Amino acid sequence: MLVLDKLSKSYGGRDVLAGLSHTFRAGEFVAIMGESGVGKSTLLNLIAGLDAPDSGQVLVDGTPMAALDDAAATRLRRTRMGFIFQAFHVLPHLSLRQNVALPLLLNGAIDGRADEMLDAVGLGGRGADFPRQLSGGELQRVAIARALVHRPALLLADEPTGNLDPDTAQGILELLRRETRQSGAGAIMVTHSHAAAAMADQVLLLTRSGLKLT
Ligand SMILES: Nc1ncnc2c1ncn2[C@@H]1O[C@H](COP(=O)(O)OP(=O)(O)OP(=O)(O)O)[C@@H](O)[C@H]1O
Repeated sequence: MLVLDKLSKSYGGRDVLAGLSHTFRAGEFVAIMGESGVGKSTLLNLIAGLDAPDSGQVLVDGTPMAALDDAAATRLRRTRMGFIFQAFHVLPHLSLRQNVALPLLLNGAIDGRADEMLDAVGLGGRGADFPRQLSGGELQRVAIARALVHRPALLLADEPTGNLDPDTAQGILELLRRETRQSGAGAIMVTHSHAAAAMADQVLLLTRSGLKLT
């Protein structure tokens, strides 16, 4: 379970989030929508612990993220979370297979599922290629394979289908659903796409006054 408790964040004196509270139940697939600039990516970054709130706290299974030291926070992210960022953060000097296998290797697991996940995102047989040989949509799919490969308990996805054509996007959304259902994982997906939001258990709208059910 993930609890957001009165989260506030401002940049340069301008409030982006002001006292936002919400509880996400374990295993729930939630879509967050809202107008550009309202703070959706900021919220995901706070949940991921990649940025700190000015006030308020994020609790993961009852533990305040702020109470963890850097090593413990990194361990929590590495073992329990999967990330799909808007900028894909695919490492240029690693092959696609090595990129996808990274969460497994960092967790001391064998990298057996990397090829299976490349296959699942439509990049089977391209494991030895390097990121520079890929299109934007293909890079996004590598990032998706990497986010799922270690079966995280919580998937955080920022516009995971933003660079994909509608058919490929649909296939990827089905993969996200299938993988999270199989492992009982929760997901928080920021999206402008109504097709993407339609497959979530719950769609929330982020506005200046907080998160609301649609
Ligand atoms: N590091 C930063 N420094 C200064 N301002 C920032 C920073 N990060 C975000 N902002 C500002 O905070 C506001 C919210 O940004 P955020 O990226 O969270 O919006 P968003 O809802 O995800 O938008 P979009 O749908 O366009 O991706 C924006 O006005 C943005 O300019």
